Amino acid sequence: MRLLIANGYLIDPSQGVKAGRNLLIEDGRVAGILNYSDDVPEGAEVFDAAGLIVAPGFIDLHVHLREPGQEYKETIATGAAAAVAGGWTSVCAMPNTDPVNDNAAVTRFIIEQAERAQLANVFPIGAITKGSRGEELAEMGEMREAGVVAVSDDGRPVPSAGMMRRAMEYARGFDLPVVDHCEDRSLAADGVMHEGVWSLRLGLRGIPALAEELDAWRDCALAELTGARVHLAHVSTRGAIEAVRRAKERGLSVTCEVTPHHFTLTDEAVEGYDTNTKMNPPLRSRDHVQAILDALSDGTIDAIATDHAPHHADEKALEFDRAPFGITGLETAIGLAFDRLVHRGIIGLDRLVELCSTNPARIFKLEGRGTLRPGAWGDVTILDPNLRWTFDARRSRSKSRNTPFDGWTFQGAAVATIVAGRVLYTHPSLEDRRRAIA
Ligand SMILES: NC(=O)N[C@@H](CC(=O)O)C(=O)O
Repeated sequence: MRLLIANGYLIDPSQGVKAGRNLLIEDGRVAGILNYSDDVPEGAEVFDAAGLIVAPGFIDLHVHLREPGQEYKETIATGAAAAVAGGWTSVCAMPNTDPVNDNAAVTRFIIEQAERAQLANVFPIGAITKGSRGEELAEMGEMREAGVVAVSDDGRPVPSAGMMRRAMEYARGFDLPVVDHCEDRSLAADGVMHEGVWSLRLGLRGIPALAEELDAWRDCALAELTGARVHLAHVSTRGAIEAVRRAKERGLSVTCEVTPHHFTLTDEAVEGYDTNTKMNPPLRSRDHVQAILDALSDGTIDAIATDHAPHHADEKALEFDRAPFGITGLETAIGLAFDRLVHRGIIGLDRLVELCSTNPARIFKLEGRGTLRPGAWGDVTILDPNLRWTFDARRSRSKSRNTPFDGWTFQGAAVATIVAGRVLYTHPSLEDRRRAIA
């Protein structure tokens, strides 16, 4: 099986490639980077990428696929379909399923379901503590053997510093990164949105920025104490970013991700009490969003991750106070990244690829991903920076529709998604770009 992605502009920060080149994939792996003038290899199918950017496959470090246990919200297959439709060749699945992925049997089940779906690669993340209850460490070694790439109690913080210290020491022994959902629950209490002027005006209980920042500082200090690899999930505040910036200056193994909704929206979006603006961490005030944009541009933020969190329409149709936290994000992330970051001059195209592919692969040590080096997996995301398109949530591949971005128009999109040399998604604008060569 041979696929030649021809006439595109290759951007691969892992090897400093930024040039018009052809990419050859053979039997699922990158076979080489060729010049436009080189002969088309015999028997290759040609994908014409003229005018498009060809990048190593995008990797989302943070999704909730809900299977096992909440298949009415999403399954591994529907989540992986939404992933490829959004330009993601790989997704990393958080363990807050039912049962929680805190043992090898659940890990293996997730991997088997993903293999059956034959869509995006799914890398499971195991729980830090049993049942993510924060009381007793989970069997990280067994889960690692079964295929987890990181550990996290995401959805919940690890409440005590002592437990987090032991978790980091334990995870370090297995070379697993610890991904923390930073939220001091004694401060967040039963808040439902960011604490500030808007929570006051809307009469909703607030979650102070400090709830995230305290845990972020704690985790950075513990990273120094334990030498563990620490990754902060969905950072949303100026203080959390400052903690990461300081940790990096000190040479610690600390990384962080940001979600598209946190770099796009402010807490003002909650004004209409739309429960699709309710997520954890909450949408923050303008000053925090500015800190995120600065950190995206100066390199403090390592990755863009969606925190795709599907919920059923009936659950989101409750009062703001009672609706669950979370929004879907796989199919709108790249549109938002182009529109809000690239076209506004906050990041360049190579930085976009770094944030969505090179760095995620490095942070979770995903072998043969995030690069187009010969021998790497033939996972490719093709981008059209200028395509204008409108997101219609009714046509989403996800089982859920809980997004604040329904009906939004974007400039820029992921227009084709290729996993191990198989073209799994092409935008309708590209349908005539593929031809077989005898
Ligand atoms: N991010 C969210 O708003 N929701 C997540 C869990 C969580 O992190 O609260 C979910 O699983 O629904």
